[in-house]
Amino acid sequence: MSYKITVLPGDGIGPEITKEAVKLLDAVGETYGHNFEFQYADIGGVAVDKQGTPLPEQTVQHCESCDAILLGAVGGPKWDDETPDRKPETGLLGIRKQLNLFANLRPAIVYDSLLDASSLKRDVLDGADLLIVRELTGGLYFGKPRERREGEHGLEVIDTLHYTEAEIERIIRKAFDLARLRNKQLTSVDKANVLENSRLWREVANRVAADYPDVELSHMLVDNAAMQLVNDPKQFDTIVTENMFGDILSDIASMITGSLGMLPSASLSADGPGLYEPVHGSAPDIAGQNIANPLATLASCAMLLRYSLHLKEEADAVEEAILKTLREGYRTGDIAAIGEATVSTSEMGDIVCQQILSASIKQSQ
Ligand SMILES: NC(=O)C1=CN([C@@H]2O[C@H](COP(=O)(O)OP(=O)(O)OC[C@H]3O[C@@H](n4cnc5c(N)ncnc54)[C@H](O)[C@@H]3O)[C@@H](O)[C@H]2O)C=CC1
Ligand SMILES: CC(C)CC(=O)C(=O)O
Ligand SMILES: [Mg+2]
Repeated sequence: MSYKITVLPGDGIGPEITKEAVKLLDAVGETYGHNFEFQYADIGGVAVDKQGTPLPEQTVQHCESCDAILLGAVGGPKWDDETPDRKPETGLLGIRKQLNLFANLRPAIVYDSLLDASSLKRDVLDGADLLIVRELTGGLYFGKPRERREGEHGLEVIDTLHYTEAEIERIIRKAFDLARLRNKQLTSVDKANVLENSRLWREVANRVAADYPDVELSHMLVDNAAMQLVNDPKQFDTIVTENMFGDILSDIASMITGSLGMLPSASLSADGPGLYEPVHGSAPDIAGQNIANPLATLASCAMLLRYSLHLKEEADAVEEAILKTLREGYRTGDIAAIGEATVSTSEMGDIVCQQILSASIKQSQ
């Protein structure tokens, strides 16, 4: 089969990690007889520099006319002083909104061979495997009004936390569907002791729960959830939460895996192409050094194969290749124990590709 993938490398380490992801998809194509056609487009700071906007129209067109989108990361200090409409992050928020990518799936899995990469205790981590389902196109990041204005006592600023009942219901339903495929435990995270938004969120979750009698629903306040994620991550199966809480909680959850460089994501709409990207940002502090961990992006490719292309065997093979690479002891700096040898971004990419290619040679023998 032939598939069209739009690649948005973006800024910072974005180009380095997407390069490894393209290499991996090519290896998958070679092994399983698929043709991946890659079309590259600009987003974020690089698009601001070249085209004067973080989300050029042509980029949107490429994204709308493909089977799946692979994104690196956007942003960096170079664009700190840009106006809001020229901020790199505005491009990312824009493509999420334009493609209606309301469901952001962020799995955090503790690999047995990385138990010592986290500063948390082994018995707390061993076996932890959770999925954060984050609402991605509503809430504080999109609400209007958003403004800075002169008030009676000097400058004042407004960001708006806005959700409709329909937006809440569709993400809650998506999370119940996903929990049903896992261990059938859904924790809805909110701040219902303070926010009216969260009170509606909780009401909707309780109402929708009646349609999923096989899934156990519980509620947790977000401040407690942040603490519980590092204190006892194994209590969680599937978590559903609103946009900003999900953003923050997923970075916290990355610490159980050992590094932010390990967390992949899928952003899905009801029908169109999905967007796949690591949870981390553009890591300007390590950009251009070939030391970033590409595994979050490679694991995002597995999600791309699974959710957008429906290539289950290929997705499983990528996940297996990552697992095997880690079990064989290969580490980028962020997941290496003190004194342990490390590999570069491109070496890690090569090794994972080689696992895919050699597995297929074994199969055909
Ligand atoms: N999806 C996206 O494009 C996102 C973009 N950003 C943007 O990225 C820029 C930098 O933001 P930060 O707050 O520094 O967050 P960040 O996620 O880029 O980096 C946080 C820390 O994690 C490390 N790190 C991140 N990814 C890594 C990897 N693959 N391998 C090894 N280490 C890794 C970085 O070196 C840094 O020390 C900002 O402009 C921010 O707005 C932030 C988050 C998401
Ligand atoms: C850079 C932001 C737009 C978003 C973010 O931090 C994220 O999606 O994880
Ligand atoms: Mg984030």
